[in-house]
Amino acid sequence: MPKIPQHDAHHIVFGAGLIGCYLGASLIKSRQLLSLYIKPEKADELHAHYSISDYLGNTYTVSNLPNLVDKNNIDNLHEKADVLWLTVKCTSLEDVIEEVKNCIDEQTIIICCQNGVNTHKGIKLAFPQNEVIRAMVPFNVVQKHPGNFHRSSEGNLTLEVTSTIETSIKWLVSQLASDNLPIDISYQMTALQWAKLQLNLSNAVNALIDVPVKEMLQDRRYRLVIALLMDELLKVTKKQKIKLPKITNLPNKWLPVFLRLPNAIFNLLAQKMLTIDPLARSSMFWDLSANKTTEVDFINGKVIDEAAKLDISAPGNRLITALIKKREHGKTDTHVDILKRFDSLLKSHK
Ligand SMILES: NC(=O)C1=CN([C@@H]2O[C@H](COP(=O)(O)OP(=O)(O)OC[C@H]3O[C@@H](n4cnc5c(N)ncnc54)[C@H](OP(=O)(O)O)[C@@H]3O)[C@@H](O)[C@H]2O)C=CC1
Ligand SMILES: CC(C)(CO)C(=O)C(=O)O
Repeated sequence: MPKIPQHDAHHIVFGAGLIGCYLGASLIKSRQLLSLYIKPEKADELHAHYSISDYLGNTYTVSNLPNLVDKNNIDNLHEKADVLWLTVKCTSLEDVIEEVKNCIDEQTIIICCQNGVNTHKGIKLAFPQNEVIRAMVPFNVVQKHPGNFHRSSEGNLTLEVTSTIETSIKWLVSQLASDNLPIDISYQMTALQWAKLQLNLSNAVNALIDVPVKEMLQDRRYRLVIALLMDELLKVTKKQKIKLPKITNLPNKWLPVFLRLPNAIFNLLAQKMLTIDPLARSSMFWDLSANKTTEVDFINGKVIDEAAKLDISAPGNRLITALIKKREHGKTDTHVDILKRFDSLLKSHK
């Protein structure tokens, strides 16, 4: 049974993007021994500046950089990880398996931090000797300026607990939880991932319309589309008899109702219920704007796949996925075109 050493546990955060860098600095702040596995080109940015901040006003600047490791200097890694936090996108999971092998031994606990449902399965298969668990990241991270990683919305990082490593995970939480990184545990991770997936269905809308999340939510034209995407997911989870844990101030099944409220009422209530700062953008937005392949197949695509198995129609998630794929292939719809597509989707569902 893997056991995290109670002194000087060595953490490796694999993937120095938004979540990896935020998590990495939080671990350093909690006095953990850290190596950050990066792409070689990332080192200069972190050498110049590395800090985190959040919507509550907490800030922390990393004064001593962690051990930076990449595929060309793997010899810098003197010790394997006790805990490896995998913070690459779902789209990179398969590709990183060989490099992850250099960072772990059989005792390493691997924590998969991806969005989506059961997206950790490939890693579990690749590392059958290891304890592979999931983390649900509820909050949004944006980069305010090079080297600064900003948590722009609320929520507790949630770690999966399994019977074999319950004690280790609880100990880990006691060591790591801080103002910057509030942490919970969950015994029902698949249901929790479905609940998070419901929120992530809006990522693609956010990426397509190219405005901050807060601005998107203040506009009913977008909320109606997001509500429709959520309805499709809720039909799937209802038929699968999955009880969704509540991860916002409202039970999941009420979220589409809430989103459909007129702007004046929604904005008034949202002010009280939703802490999100104006900078937040969905993680899919950054990929689309950098011409990268997005996680849409793991998010809206998951609803399409599961709906098809259950004979449920999912035209909303199909349309959004198709629009994202079109953009991935370099074909840009104008904002007006996108709004027209949204309108006709909504009209066909009146
Ligand atoms: N950002 C957010 O606010 C949230 C994100 N999430 C989820 O967390 C996960 C991570 O997202 P996020 O942090 O935004 O993603 P990013 O793209 O910002 O970070 C992933 C990082 O991993 C790097 N990477 C990929 N392959 C390798 C490799 N072989 N070696 C070293 N580094 C590598 C990428 O480099 P490169 O870009 O050069 O390929 C990138 O810097 C996703 O599943 C996302 O859905 C969940 C909640 C919120
Ligand atoms: C925090 C949230 C829901 C988005 O805004 C997210 O998970 C993401 O950006 O991927």
